[in-house]
Amino acid sequence: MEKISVAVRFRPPKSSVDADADSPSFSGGGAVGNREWRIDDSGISLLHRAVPVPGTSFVFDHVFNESVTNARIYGLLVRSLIRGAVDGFNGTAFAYGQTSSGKTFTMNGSGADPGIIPLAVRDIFDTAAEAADREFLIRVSYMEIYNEEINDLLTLGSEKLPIHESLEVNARNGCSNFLLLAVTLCKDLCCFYSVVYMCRVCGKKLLTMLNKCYNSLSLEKQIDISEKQT
Ligand SMILES: Nc1ncnc2c1ncn2[C@@H]1O[C@H](COP(=O)(O)OP(=O)(O)OP(=O)(O)O)[C@@H](O)[C@H]1O
Repeated sequence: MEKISVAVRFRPPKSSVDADADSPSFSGGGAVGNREWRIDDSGISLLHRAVPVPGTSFVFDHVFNESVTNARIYGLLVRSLIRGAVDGFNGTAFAYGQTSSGKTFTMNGSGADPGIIPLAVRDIFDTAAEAADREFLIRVSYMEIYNEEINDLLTLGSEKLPIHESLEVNARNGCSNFLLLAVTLCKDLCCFYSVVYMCRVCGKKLLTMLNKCYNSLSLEKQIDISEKQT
């Protein structure tokens, strides 16, 4: 796999919002008006009355149409990152796009089609369990980038996390002083993730919710706030 891979996922139109005469549809989804996107495995191009519009053809590593499952995206793009991470290589998978474009749908998924995050969590634990000759410390943090500021969603305060950038060799770029949770069991991380999701939906701070959940879920011994990174 290339070091960086860029994929585009087409979302089915929401009839009331997107399917107006000005929104081009895509091939296979039925043309709306005179324009449509033609898509194949690695490219998209805009057609007007079936003729390509100059300057509107774009090539990507992968292009997925609306019928793709999260599991297929995971298998093609993310599984190798997880295997690499277990072997000691850094890896990142992120969804980027305008509001309502399907980032949450892709990352979280649903019960019927779990998204990238639950699939990755399971894979991390399964892969680590297979490596019987090594010990793993699995830790999670949770933060958001909002208006170009980084918020640690595990903390109760509203302190912004500082960002460090340096061109020096071996410099530690990124942010620091965020909380990490050490997790030993896959089911605990799944519980943690459910709580994260609940917090996002309810707009509650995660640590407050986790504290409430520790007793009922008996998580106190398995998940603890282990370290404040400096
Ligand atoms: N591939 C898809 N198939 C079916 N429905 C989808 C798909 N992608 C997104 N949706 C639906 O479109 C709506 C918006 O998607 P989603 O919430 O994932 O967008 P988002 O990019 O996370 O938006 P925001 O940036 O506002 O949080 C949701 O109702 C979601 O279920």
